[in-house]
Amino acid sequence: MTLRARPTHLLPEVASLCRDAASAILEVYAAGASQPDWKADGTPITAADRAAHRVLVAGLRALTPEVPVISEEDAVPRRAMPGPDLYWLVDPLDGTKEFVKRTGEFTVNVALIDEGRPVLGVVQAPVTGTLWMGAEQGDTRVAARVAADGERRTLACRPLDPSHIRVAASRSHGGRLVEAIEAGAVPGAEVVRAGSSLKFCLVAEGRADLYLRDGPTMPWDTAAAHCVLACAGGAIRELDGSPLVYGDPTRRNPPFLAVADPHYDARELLRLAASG
Ligand SMILES: Nc1ncnc2c1ncn2[C@@H]1O[C@H](COP(=O)(O)O)[C@@H](OP(=O)(O)O)[C@H]1O
Ligand SMILES: [Mg+2]
Repeated sequence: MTLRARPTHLLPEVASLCRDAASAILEVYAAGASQPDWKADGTPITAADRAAHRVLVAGLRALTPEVPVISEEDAVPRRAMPGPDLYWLVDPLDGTKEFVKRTGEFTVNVALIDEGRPVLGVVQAPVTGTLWMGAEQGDTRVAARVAADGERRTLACRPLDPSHIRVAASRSHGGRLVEAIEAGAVPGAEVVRAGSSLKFCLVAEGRADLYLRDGPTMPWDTAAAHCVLACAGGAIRELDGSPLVYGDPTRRNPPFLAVADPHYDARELLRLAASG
Protein backbone atom coordinates (compact mmCIF):
# COMPACT_ATOMS: atom_id res chain seq x y z
CA MET A 1 0.00 0.00 0.00
CA THR A 2 1.41 3.44 -0.83
CA LEU A 3 1.87 6.02 1.90
CA ARG A 4 -0.79 8.26 0.35
CA ALA A 5 -3.34 5.51 0.87
CA ARG A 6 -2.64 4.93 4.56
CA PRO A 7 -2.35 8.00 6.83
CA THR A 8 -4.57 6.40 9.51
CA HIS A 9 -2.23 3.38 9.68
CA LEU A 10 0.70 5.68 10.50
CA LEU A 11 -1.00 7.30 13.51
CA PRO A 12 0.26 4.89 16.21
CA GLU A 13 3.88 5.21 15.10
CA VAL A 14 3.72 9.00 14.77
CA ALA A 15 2.03 9.23 18.19
CA SER A 16 4.83 7.17 19.70
CA LEU A 17 7.46 9.45 18.12
CA CYS A 18 5.67 12.51 19.54
CA ARG A 19 5.74 10.92 23.02
CA ASP A 20 9.49 10.33 22.64
CA ALA A 21 9.97 13.97 21.62
CA ALA A 22 7.88 15.04 24.63
CA SER A 23 10.15 13.04 26.94
CA ALA A 24 13.19 14.81 25.47
CA ILE A 25 11.48 18.17 26.10
CA LEU A 26 10.54 17.25 29.67
CA GLU A 27 14.16 16.36 30.50
CA VAL A 28 15.15 19.93 29.68
CA TYR A 29 12.02 21.36 31.40
CA ALA A 30 12.78 19.42 34.60
CA ALA A 31 16.29 20.88 34.72
CA GLY A 32 14.76 24.32 35.47
CA ALA A 33 14.77 27.74 33.81
CA SER A 34 16.20 27.69 30.24
CA GLN A 35 17.95 30.58 28.60
CA PRO A 36 16.65 30.83 25.01
CA ASP A 37 18.57 31.90 21.91
CA TRP A 38 16.74 34.27 19.55
CA LYS A 39 16.02 33.52 15.90
CA ALA A 40 15.91 36.00 13.00
CA ASP A 41 12.08 36.36 13.25
CA GLY A 42 12.39 37.37 16.90
CA THR A 43 11.06 34.06 18.29
CA PRO A 44 13.02 32.03 20.88
CA ILE A 45 14.66 28.59 20.59
CA THR A 46 15.89 26.39 23.45
CA ALA A 47 17.76 23.11 23.97
CA ALA A 48 14.35 21.44 24.25
CA ASP A 49 13.31 22.56 20.70
CA ARG A 50 16.59 21.14 19.37
CA ALA A 51 16.29 17.84 21.27
CA ALA A 52 12.70 17.24 20.10
CA HIS A 53 13.68 18.17 16.52
CA ARG A 54 16.39 15.49 16.49
CA VAL A 55 14.02 12.78 17.80
CA LEU A 56 11.27 13.60 15.29
CA VAL A 57 13.40 14.06 12.19
CA ALA A 58 15.33 10.81 12.78
CA GLY A 59 12.12 8.92 13.59
CA LEU A 60 10.13 10.18 10.58
CA ARG A 61 13.04 9.51 8.20
CA ALA A 62 13.24 5.93 9.48
CA LEU A 63 9.44 5.52 9.23
CA THR A 64 9.06 6.83 5.68
CA PRO A 65 12.49 7.31 4.02
CA GLU A 66 10.86 8.49 0.77
CA VAL A 67 9.01 11.46 2.31
CA PRO A 68 10.85 14.78 2.92
CA VAL A 69 10.74 16.18 6.47
CA ILE A 70 10.50 19.95 6.97
CA SER A 71 10.98 21.09 10.56
CA GLU A 72 10.84 24.54 12.11
CA GLU A 73 14.30 23.93 13.50
CA ASP A 74 16.13 22.82 10.33
CA ALA A 75 19.66 24.17 10.50
CA VAL A 76 19.86 25.01 6.77
CA PRO A 77 18.98 28.59 5.93
CA ARG A 78 15.48 28.71 4.52
CA ARG A 79 14.54 30.10 1.18
CA ALA A 80 11.09 30.45 -0.27
CA MET A 81 10.03 27.19 -1.89
CA PRO A 82 6.85 25.47 -2.92
CA GLY A 83 6.20 22.53 -0.60
CA PRO A 84 6.77 19.09 -2.12
CA ASP A 85 3.56 17.22 -3.06
CA LEU A 86 3.86 15.07 0.05
CA TYR A 87 5.92 16.00 3.11
CA TRP A 88 6.11 15.88 6.88
CA LEU A 89 5.79 19.29 8.50
CA VAL A 90 7.09 19.43 12.06
CA ASP A 91 7.08 21.94 14.89
CA PRO A 92 9.11 20.12 17.56
CA LEU A 93 8.11 22.58 20.31
CA ASP A 94 5.30 25.00 19.58
CA GLY A 95 4.90 27.67 22.24
CA THR A 96 8.58 28.13 23.05
CA LYS A 97 7.71 31.40 24.83
CA GLU A 98 5.34 29.44 27.08
CA PHE A 99 8.08 26.88 27.69
CA VAL A 100 10.46 29.64 28.78
CA LYS A 101 7.73 31.25 30.95
CA ARG A 102 6.93 27.77 32.36
CA THR A 103 3.17 28.01 31.77
CA GLY A 104 3.08 24.37 30.57
CA GLU A 105 1.16 25.43 27.40
CA PHE A 106 3.46 24.03 24.72
CA THR A 107 3.15 21.12 22.29
CA VAL A 108 4.89 18.72 19.92
CA ASN A 109 3.38 18.86 16.39
CA VAL A 110 3.70 16.53 13.39
CA ALA A 111 1.61 16.81 10.21
CA LEU A 112 1.65 15.00 6.89
CA ILE A 113 0.81 17.41 4.05
CA ASP A 114 -0.58 15.97 0.82
CA GLU A 115 -1.15 18.42 -2.07
CA GLY A 116 -1.47 21.39 0.32
CA ARG A 117 -3.80 19.68 2.83
CA PRO A 118 -2.89 18.15 6.20
CA VAL A 119 -4.05 14.50 6.05
CA LEU A 120 -2.49 13.36 9.33
CA GLY A 121 -1.85 15.40 12.47
CA VAL A 122 -0.58 14.56 15.95
CA VAL A 123 -0.32 17.11 18.77
CA GLN A 124 1.17 16.13 22.12
CA ALA A 125 1.24 18.24 25.30
CA PRO A 126 4.33 17.12 27.26
CA VAL A 127 3.29 18.48 30.67
CA THR A 128 -0.13 16.77 30.83
CA GLY A 129 0.75 13.85 28.55
CA THR A 130 -2.45 14.39 26.52
CA LEU A 131 -2.29 13.62 22.81
CA TRP A 132 -4.68 14.62 20.02
CA MET A 133 -4.66 12.90 16.65
CA GLY A 134 -6.48 13.14 13.37
CA ALA A 135 -6.19 11.48 9.98
CA GLU A 136 -8.16 11.22 6.79
CA GLN A 137 -8.03 8.35 4.37
CA GLY A 138 -10.39 8.57 1.42
CA ASP A 139 -13.83 9.27 2.90
CA THR A 140 -12.80 8.11 6.38
CA ARG A 141 -11.80 10.63 9.05
CA VAL A 142 -10.69 9.79 12.56
CA ALA A 143 -10.07 12.27 15.39
CA ALA A 144 -9.32 11.35 18.98
CA ARG A 145 -7.94 12.61 22.27
CA VAL A 146 -5.85 10.19 24.29
CA ALA A 147 -5.23 11.11 27.94
CA ALA A 148 -1.99 10.29 29.75
CA ASP A 149 -3.65 7.24 31.39
CA GLY A 150 -4.59 5.90 27.93
CA GLU A 151 -8.30 6.85 28.07
CA ARG A 152 -9.34 7.50 24.45
CA ARG A 153 -12.20 9.75 23.39
CA THR A 154 -13.45 10.32 19.84
CA LEU A 155 -13.61 14.02 18.94
CA ALA A 156 -16.68 15.35 17.17
CA CYS A 157 -17.48 19.03 16.74
CA ARG A 158 -20.91 20.46 17.44
CA PRO A 159 -23.16 23.43 16.55
CA LEU A 160 -22.27 26.77 18.06
CA ASP A 161 -24.60 28.81 20.31
CA PRO A 162 -24.23 32.41 19.03
CA SER A 163 -25.44 33.85 22.38
CA HIS A 164 -22.32 32.55 24.14
CA ILE A 165 -19.17 32.21 22.04
CA ARG A 166 -15.86 31.22 23.57
CA VAL A 167 -13.01 32.52 21.41
CA ALA A 168 -9.57 30.93 21.96
CA ALA A 169 -6.62 33.24 21.30
CA SER A 170 -2.86 33.32 21.77
CA ARG A 171 -1.57 34.01 25.26
CA SER A 172 1.46 35.91 23.96
CA HIS A 173 0.61 37.07 20.39
CA GLY A 174 -2.92 38.47 20.36
CA GLY A 175 -3.94 40.74 17.47
CA ARG A 176 -6.25 43.76 17.20
CA LEU A 177 -9.44 41.74 16.56
CA VAL A 178 -8.83 39.53 19.60
CA GLU A 179 -8.21 42.59 21.75
CA ALA A 180 -11.46 44.19 20.54
CA ILE A 181 -13.44 41.06 21.43
CA GLU A 182 -11.74 40.93 24.82
CA ALA A 183 -12.76 44.56 25.36
CA GLY A 184 -16.43 43.65 24.70
CA ALA A 185 -16.94 44.52 21.00
CA VAL A 186 -18.94 41.33 20.35
CA PRO A 187 -21.90 40.80 22.72
CA GLY A 188 -21.90 37.28 24.18
CA ALA A 189 -18.31 36.52 23.17
CA GLU A 190 -15.50 35.90 25.66
CA VAL A 191 -11.81 35.30 25.01
CA VAL A 192 -9.95 32.27 26.40
CA ARG A 193 -6.17 32.73 26.18
CA ALA A 194 -3.85 29.76 25.69
CA GLY A 195 -0.36 29.13 24.31
CA SER A 196 0.58 27.02 21.26
CA SER A 197 -1.54 24.73 19.04
CA LEU A 198 -3.53 23.74 22.16
CA LYS A 199 -6.11 26.33 21.03
CA PHE A 200 -7.19 24.12 18.12
CA CYS A 201 -7.50 21.21 20.57
CA LEU A 202 -9.71 23.31 22.89
CA VAL A 203 -12.02 23.87 19.91
CA ALA A 204 -11.95 20.20 18.85
CA GLU A 205 -12.84 19.17 22.43
CA GLY A 206 -15.68 21.69 22.83
CA ARG A 207 -13.90 23.82 25.45
CA ALA A 208 -13.86 26.75 22.98
CA ASP A 209 -16.02 27.49 19.91
CA LEU A 210 -13.52 29.40 17.77
CA TYR A 211 -9.82 30.06 17.54
CA LEU A 212 -9.17 33.50 16.07
CA ARG A 213 -5.62 34.25 14.93
CA ASP A 214 -4.98 37.75 13.61
CA GLY A 215 -1.26 37.68 14.44
CA PRO A 216 1.56 35.82 12.68
CA THR A 217 1.91 32.03 12.60
CA MET A 218 3.90 29.68 10.42
CA PRO A 219 2.50 26.58 8.66
CA TRP A 220 4.29 24.22 11.11
CA ASP A 221 2.49 25.95 14.02
CA THR A 222 -0.93 25.03 12.66
CA ALA A 223 -0.85 22.03 10.29
CA ALA A 224 -1.02 19.16 12.82
CA ALA A 225 -3.75 20.68 14.99
CA HIS A 226 -5.57 21.89 11.86
CA CYS A 227 -5.83 18.24 10.81
CA VAL A 228 -7.14 17.18 14.24
CA LEU A 229 -9.88 19.83 14.17
CA ALA A 230 -10.80 19.23 10.52
CA CYS A 231 -11.07 15.48 11.12
CA ALA A 232 -13.32 16.18 14.14
CA GLY A 233 -15.65 18.05 11.76
CA GLY A 234 -14.47 21.64 12.27
CA ALA A 235 -13.23 24.09 9.65
CA ILE A 236 -10.15 26.34 9.38
CA ARG A 237 -10.53 29.33 7.10
CA GLU A 238 -8.90 32.61 6.21
CA LEU A 239 -10.90 35.63 7.41
CA ASP A 240 -12.49 36.00 3.94
CA GLY A 241 -13.90 32.46 4.30
CA SER A 242 -11.53 30.66 1.94
CA PRO A 243 -9.91 27.44 3.22
CA LEU A 244 -6.47 27.70 4.82
CA VAL A 245 -4.08 25.75 2.58
CA TYR A 246 -0.40 24.85 2.86
CA GLY A 247 1.69 26.05 -0.08
CA ASP A 248 5.18 27.31 0.74
CA PRO A 249 6.02 25.96 4.21
CA THR A 250 8.47 28.80 4.83
CA ARG A 251 5.89 31.61 4.43
CA ARG A 252 3.65 32.95 7.18
CA ASN A 253 0.03 31.85 7.32
CA PRO A 254 -2.59 34.51 6.69
CA PRO A 255 -4.88 35.45 9.63
CA PHE A 256 -7.41 32.66 10.16
CA LEU A 257 -10.43 31.49 12.10
CA ALA A 258 -10.81 27.87 13.22
CA VAL A 259 -14.38 26.86 14.08
CA ALA A 260 -15.97 23.83 15.67
CA ASP A 261 -19.20 24.36 13.73
CA PRO A 262 -18.40 24.44 9.98
CA HIS A 263 -21.82 26.05 9.26
CA TYR A 264 -21.18 29.05 11.50
CA ASP A 265 -21.06 32.33 9.57
CA ALA A 266 -18.36 34.44 11.25
CA ARG A 267 -18.90 37.61 9.20
CA GLU A 268 -20.89 39.46 11.88
CA LEU A 269 -18.40 38.58 14.64
CA LEU A 270 -15.50 39.77 12.49
CA ARG A 271 -17.35 42.95 11.50
CA LEU A 272 -18.08 43.84 15.13
CA ALA A 273 -14.51 43.02 16.17
CA ALA A 274 -13.07 45.15 13.33
CA SER A 275 -15.20 48.14 14.29
CA GLY A 276 -14.72 47.62 18.04
N1 LIG B 1 6.70 37.51 14.56
C1 LIG B 1 6.40 36.23 14.28
N2 LIG B 1 6.65 35.72 13.05
C2 LIG B 1 6.33 34.44 12.75
N3 LIG B 1 5.75 33.61 13.62
C3 LIG B 1 5.47 34.06 14.86
C4 LIG B 1 5.79 35.39 15.25
N4 LIG B 1 5.39 35.56 16.53
C5 LIG B 1 4.86 34.36 16.92
N5 LIG B 1 4.90 33.49 15.91
C6 LIG B 1 4.47 32.10 15.92
O1 LIG B 1 3.51 31.87 16.95
C7 LIG B 1 3.84 30.63 17.58
C8 LIG B 1 3.35 30.62 19.00
O2 LIG B 1 1.96 30.58 18.99
P1 LIG B 1 1.09 31.12 20.21
O3 LIG B 1 1.25 32.59 20.24
O4 LIG B 1 -0.28 30.70 19.80
O5 LIG B 1 1.57 30.44 21.46
C9 LIG B 1 5.33 30.55 17.52
O6 LIG B 1 5.72 29.20 17.50
P2 LIG B 1 7.06 28.69 18.24
O7 LIG B 1 6.83 28.81 19.70
O8 LIG B 1 7.14 27.26 17.77
O9 LIG B 1 8.17 29.55 17.69
C10 LIG B 1 5.68 31.27 16.22
O10 LIG B 1 5.91 30.38 15.11
MG1 LIG C 1 5.48 27.01 16.62
